[in-house]
Amino acid sequence: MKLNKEEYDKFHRKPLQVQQAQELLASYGKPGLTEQIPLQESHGRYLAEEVKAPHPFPRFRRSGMDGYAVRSGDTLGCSSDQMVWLDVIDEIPCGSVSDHEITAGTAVRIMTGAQVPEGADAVVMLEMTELREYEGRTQLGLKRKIEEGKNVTPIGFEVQEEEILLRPGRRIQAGEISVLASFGVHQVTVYQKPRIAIFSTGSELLTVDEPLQPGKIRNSNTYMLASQVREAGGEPFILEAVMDDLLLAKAKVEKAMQEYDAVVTSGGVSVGDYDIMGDFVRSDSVDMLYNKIAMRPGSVTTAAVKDGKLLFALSGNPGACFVGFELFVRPFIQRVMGCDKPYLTEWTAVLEQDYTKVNAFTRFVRGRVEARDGMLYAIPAKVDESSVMVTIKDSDCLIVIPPTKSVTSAGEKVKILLLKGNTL
Ligand SMILES: Nc1nc2c(c(=O)[nH]1)N[C@H]1C(S)=C(S)[C@@H](COP(=O)(O)OP(=O)(O)OC[C@H]3O[C@@H](n4cnc5c(N)ncnc54)[C@H](O)[C@@H]3O)O[C@H]1N2
Ligand code: MOO
Ligand SMILES: [Mg+2]
Repeated sequence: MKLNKEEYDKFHRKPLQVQQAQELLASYGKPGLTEQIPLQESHGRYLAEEVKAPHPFPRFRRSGMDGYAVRSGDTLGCSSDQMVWLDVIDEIPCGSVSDHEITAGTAVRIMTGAQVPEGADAVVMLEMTELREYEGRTQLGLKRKIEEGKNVTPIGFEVQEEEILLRPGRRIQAGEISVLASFGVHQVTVYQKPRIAIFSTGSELLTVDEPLQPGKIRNSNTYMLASQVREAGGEPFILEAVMDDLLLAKAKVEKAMQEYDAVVTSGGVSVGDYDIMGDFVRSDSVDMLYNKIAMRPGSVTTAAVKDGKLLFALSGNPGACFVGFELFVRPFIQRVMGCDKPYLTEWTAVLEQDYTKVNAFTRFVRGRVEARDGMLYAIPAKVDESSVMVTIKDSDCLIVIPPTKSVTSAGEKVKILLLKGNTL
């Protein structure tokens, strides 16, 4: 049977390597618009501004102990036989400053975190002191010499004035929040979250709250994708699933591509009679970037562009849909959010058991990573077919099995891509 042009295009797809496809997509995902948000809402966002220290930190000489601020010179030569007695002339709780300058023979009671007064150059711990009342004055007794600088944190010990603390593209987590709070940055300039439209295609799909019907399944990809969008940092918008009807899908996808920063669909990208997303990307509505990737699952993963906006048409098979998102959509979202390392973190691990499937394409096998005796082990999921949904939840990495004609043996080193909590 001779194929007409349309059939030929549908069946003869030119596969791109994963990296080629990622490079192709990279030119579309650039850090987007910025916005100012309150510090307490900035966790997980990416900084769009450089943050410099407006003052040194600490800003004043800080006591590291509850005790007495003294002049170390006054303690020279003191011992248990020959105690030194200093007049206690003031008390400084944390948050207060003393008007008194410490002169020879005097000391000030001070608390942890308080500003060490002028003249003092050391703080002696409370436990190392004695007190007495002497001729109407309170006196501090010391038995041991105190070194200059003891228990005093100098100005700028952590940070010098004008030092660059955080650069654009830095992910804001607890440590960064602490820095921003310390320097009074209560409004943070970050990149806006990309708004990602999600819809599934398939006349077999029911919503999660619908009872099952013959031949139908519940739409799980939409919700899984929304969760992946959120985990990647984007804002998901779940649109109603589309029946396998090209005109309907065309209208919905075109509208969504105008309204959102990117559109992610699942299903209908293979060669079946009702695989309408495959037909859509080959139409004049969009420019197809690719419709085959040399990978499994997800070989039919497709992408197209219109007016600079991306359409990610992922496979309907849940395993392939999940992997397609992690390899292609996630980096896009991360890049738009200002992240300069948008791809999944790659580690090397030892394959725990034989992986027997062979393939001409690279496999991204879901699995678990375990650390034992200083080694990382990659454990493939028991079932990892593209159509299998249930083992996605048990996986924290994708094990990369390059094209091979033979078994990949236990003990071999393999690359793994980290999934959950992938924030390194
Ligand atoms: N003759 C060929 N058949 C197939 C090929 C091929 O090359 N030649 N490729 C296979 C591969 S590989 C995959 S992957 C699938 C891709 O299928 P589609 O992307 O076209 O997706 P659908 O046909 O719409 O659905 C596939 C499967 O996934 C289920 N599905 C779809 N949407 C959802 C959803 N939102 N939630 C849960 N499950 C969903 C759907 O019911 C099907 O079971 O094609 C192979 N076939
Ligand atoms: O290439 Mo399909 O996406 O494996 O299962
Ligand atoms: Mg199909």
